[in-house]
Amino acid sequence: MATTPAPTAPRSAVRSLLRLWPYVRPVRARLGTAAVVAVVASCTGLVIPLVLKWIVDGPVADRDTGGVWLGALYLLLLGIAEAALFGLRRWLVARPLAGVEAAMRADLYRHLQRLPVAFHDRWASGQLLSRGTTDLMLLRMFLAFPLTFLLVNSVTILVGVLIMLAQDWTLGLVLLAPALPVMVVCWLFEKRYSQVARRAQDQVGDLTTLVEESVLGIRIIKGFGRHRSQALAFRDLSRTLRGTELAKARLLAGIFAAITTLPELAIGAALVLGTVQVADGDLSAGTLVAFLSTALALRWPVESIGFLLAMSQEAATATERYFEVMDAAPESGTGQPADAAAPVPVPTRARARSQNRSSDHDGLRFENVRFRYPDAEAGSVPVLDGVDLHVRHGETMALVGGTGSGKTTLTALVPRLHEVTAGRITLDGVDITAMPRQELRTLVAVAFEEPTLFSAGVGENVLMGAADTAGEAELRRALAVAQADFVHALPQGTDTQVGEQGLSLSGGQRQRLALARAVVGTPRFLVLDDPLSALDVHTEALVEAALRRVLAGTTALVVAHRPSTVLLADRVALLSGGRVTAVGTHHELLRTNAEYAWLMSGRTETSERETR
Ligand SMILES: Nc1ncnc2c1ncn2[C@@H]1O[C@H](COP(=O)(O)OP(=O)(O)OP(=O)(O)O)[C@@H](O)[C@H]1O
Repeated sequence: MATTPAPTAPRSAVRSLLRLWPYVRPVRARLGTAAVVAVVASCTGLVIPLVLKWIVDGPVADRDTGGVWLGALYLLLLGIAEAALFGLRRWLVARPLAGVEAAMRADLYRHLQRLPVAFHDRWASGQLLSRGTTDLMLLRMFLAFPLTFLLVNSVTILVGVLIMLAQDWTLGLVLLAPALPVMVVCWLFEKRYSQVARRAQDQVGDLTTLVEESVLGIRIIKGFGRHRSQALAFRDLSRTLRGTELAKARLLAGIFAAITTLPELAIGAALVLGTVQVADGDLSAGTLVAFLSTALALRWPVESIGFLLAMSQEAATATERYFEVMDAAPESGTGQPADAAAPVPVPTRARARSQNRSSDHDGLRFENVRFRYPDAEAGSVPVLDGVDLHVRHGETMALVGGTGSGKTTLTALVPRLHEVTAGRITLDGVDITAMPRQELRTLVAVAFEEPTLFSAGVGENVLMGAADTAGEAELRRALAVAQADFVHALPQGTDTQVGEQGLSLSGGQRQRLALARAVVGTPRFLVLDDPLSALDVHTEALVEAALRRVLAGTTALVVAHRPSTVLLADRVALLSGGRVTAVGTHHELLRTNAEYAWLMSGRTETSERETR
């Protein structure tokens, strides 16, 4: 079952964030310019106290009204310049950062498509979804604000402190006194916040998974009256998330209190000391005003450090989570190790036929195939162990076996949805691991027991199984073969949109469309996992008749549960105990193999009962 994978070993926030560089590189000029603009804007704000000092010590002391008005005009212009520069910064970063987010999302999606099925078996879909949505949004916000403002605020604080020290170094030192304790608090905060942020983001993923499952499984939930238990599960998860968010808020409140209180105390102390100095005539009133205005102007840059660090930490966690997926190895072109021989070209249909008419290498062969699921417990028995099977060129082989005997697993190995653990599979004599995956998947078409359709038109869904050049003619033929002519009666015919996962269609309709998709590309090899399971007996008979024509022209492996499906095949293979224990015609096996006879008799009785 898909779960939440364990997070990778923690690394420093800076090291995690540095991994964003390839995405930030193309927009570095804009981001750099925006940062410079923000620094200039922020430092413009620091000039205001100096103008105040000039007004107090100059025009105010001299009772020069014209000078006061001039000073006010300077202040107004400085204020406008500061606001305009901050506006320019925002304009500079908005578009490029939306581009960075889009590029990262596109890369994530592309990578997800290329990751092996084993990866998707392991990962919960909500965890992947939350990485592509919430985490990327956190990253964009980090690049827009904390990245710039941690720099801007540091420069502003430095310049402000220098200005204050230049005004009066004793008062300046009083204001600097809280710097060390504030730094220690920030360090402690970062360490704790990183753990809580990771927990919260993983819990968002779990919650997303639950919501997604509930939406997709709404029929089951309603059908079994499970909405109460689902709601309880949701409430528990969202309570846990709420607890984690509250823990985050407590940490934020702590750092905010420390970052606000300590500098305020220092400003208070400086105010008292400064007033005494002014009273003693050691300091001009204008200098004290400038000093305190500068200190007050630095309040925001200092106070905002708390949430800027929090946002940076969340972004570091989001980066880690993003790269946990991006670092997973995708399916390679051939699946061979890097030093393996170059991909072998796939024999053409005609060549395969002429070369292999009487060859032992023709068709589909499983040679001593062993398979264990990658996430199976170490030491557990492999699902398949020593499977030898030869489906001759043009032959249809039915695969029969008890529940859980590994039939679906075996069929998934042919298009390399999973890789064999040992042994090999060949198509017309060519090892499938030596073929480019893309080519392999054009040679082999599959239809699974659970037919998955996409939110697209009926025609588009079917034509997914064919080359891009396929059109109306191929579509009609495939629909006819799969007895899926019902689509012509749909409101917009083959353009009719099927709902998410095709849930607006009946099970049998979906299965027929999946079958049409499997045959539309006239594949050389067909792998069908019990393709008729959801059809009523009458439709099944019609589909069977059509399938018989398709199967005559291909080499096919068909998982069969019912005798009626078995009868479509030339021969039958019995899968038992992880290997093929018998191969023969249906009637031969019925006579000679007790297990097969038992499997078929049970099903005959069941199907007869069902028919009655
Ligand atoms: N992704 C997976 N990870 C681990 N084990 C798996 C996975 N998928 C299937 N299995 C296990 O592999 C075994 C074979 O499953 P498989 O689905 O191939 O059987 P089957 O013969 O097709 O069964 P059925 O007739 O019920 O469809 C089962 O024991 C199953 O639990």
